Amino acid sequence: MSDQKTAVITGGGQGIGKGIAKRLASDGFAIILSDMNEEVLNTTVKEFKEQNINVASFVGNVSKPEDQEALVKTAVDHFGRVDVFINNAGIEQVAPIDNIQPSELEKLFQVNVFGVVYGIQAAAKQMKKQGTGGKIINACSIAGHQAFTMLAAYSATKFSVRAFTQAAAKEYAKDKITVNAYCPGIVGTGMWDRIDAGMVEYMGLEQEEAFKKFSEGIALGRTQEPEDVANFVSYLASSDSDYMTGQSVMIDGGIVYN
Ligand SMILES: NC(=O)C1=CN([C@@H]2O[C@H](COP(=O)(O)OP(=O)(O)OC[C@H]3O[C@@H](n4cnc5c(N)ncnc54)[C@H](O)[C@@H]3O)[C@@H](O)[C@H]2O)C=CC1
Ligand SMILES: CC(=O)C(C)=O
Repeated sequence: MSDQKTAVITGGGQGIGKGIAKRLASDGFAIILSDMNEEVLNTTVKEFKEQNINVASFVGNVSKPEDQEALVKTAVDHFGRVDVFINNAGIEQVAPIDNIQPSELEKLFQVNVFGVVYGIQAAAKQMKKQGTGGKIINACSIAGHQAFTMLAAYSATKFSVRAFTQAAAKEYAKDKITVNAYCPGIVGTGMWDRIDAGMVEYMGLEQEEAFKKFSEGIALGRTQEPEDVANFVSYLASSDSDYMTGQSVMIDGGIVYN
C-alpha cells in the first residue's frame, strides 16, 4: 500500500467539491475526482495536473450503486487505498410544496440520499478490507437542520443525510471509520445560480435578489466561498478529528444556530 493517503471526492468537477479537492491535495492526499459532468471533470483534472496534483478521475453517477463501487475500484487501482471518501455531489430543487412533482422528488432523493448511501457502502467496504479505518464525510447543509421555504424537498434530503451520518457513525465505529458531515450556508456556486433562477420564477424576485435576501442574515457579513467549506473538511479528513463521529456541523458564517 502506498504511503500517500487517498481522498475520493464526488461532484468534484466544480464548486464546493473542487475547493475541497484542492485543499486536500495541498494537505498531501492523492485525489480521485469524480463527477457525472465529464466536461467540467476533465477541465478540472487538467488544471490540477498543471499544478502537479496527484489526481485521477472517474466519470460516474452517484445514484448508481455500481458507479460508486467502480469509483472505489478506480481509487484502489490508481493509488492502492481509500482513506477519505467525500459524498459531496448533490442537486437542488426550488418549488413550493404544491408544485413538487413525483419525478423531481424521486430524482432529488436518488442523488442526495441514495447516492450518499451507496457512497457510504462502497467506501466502508474498502476501508474495512484495508483494516486501516477511514473517514467518510457527507455534504449536508444548514437546510439539514432547518427546512427552508421553496426548498422543502431539498431540505428533506439533507435531514436524511444527517440521519445516515449518525447511523453510519454508530455502525462503523468498531471498524475505526468515522462518519461526519459539513453543513454549508450560502456558497456562491452554480447551485446557488440555479436556486436564484428558481426563486425568480416562483417568488417574482429580480435576478440575484434571492441570493442577496438569503445572505442578509449572515452574522459574519459575507457569503461563503468553497474554500471556507474546504478548511473545515480538511480538519474532518485529518487525524485531528479522530475523536469526532456522527456529527453534521454548521460551517455557515452564522445563519443557523443549534
Ligand atoms: N452551494 C451552496 O450554497 C450549498 C451547497 N451544499 C451542498 O454541497 C454540495 C456541493 O454543492 P455545490 O458545489 O454548490 O454544487 P454544484 O452544482 O456547483 O456542483 C455539484 C457537482 O456535482 C455534480 N453532480 C450532480 N449530480 C451528480 C450525480 N448524480 N453524480 C455525480 N455527480 C453529480 C455536478 O455535475 C457538479 O459538478 C451539494 O451536496 C450541495 O447540496 C450545501 C449547502 C449550501
Ligand atoms: C443550497 C443550500 O443548501 C442552501 C441552504 O442554500
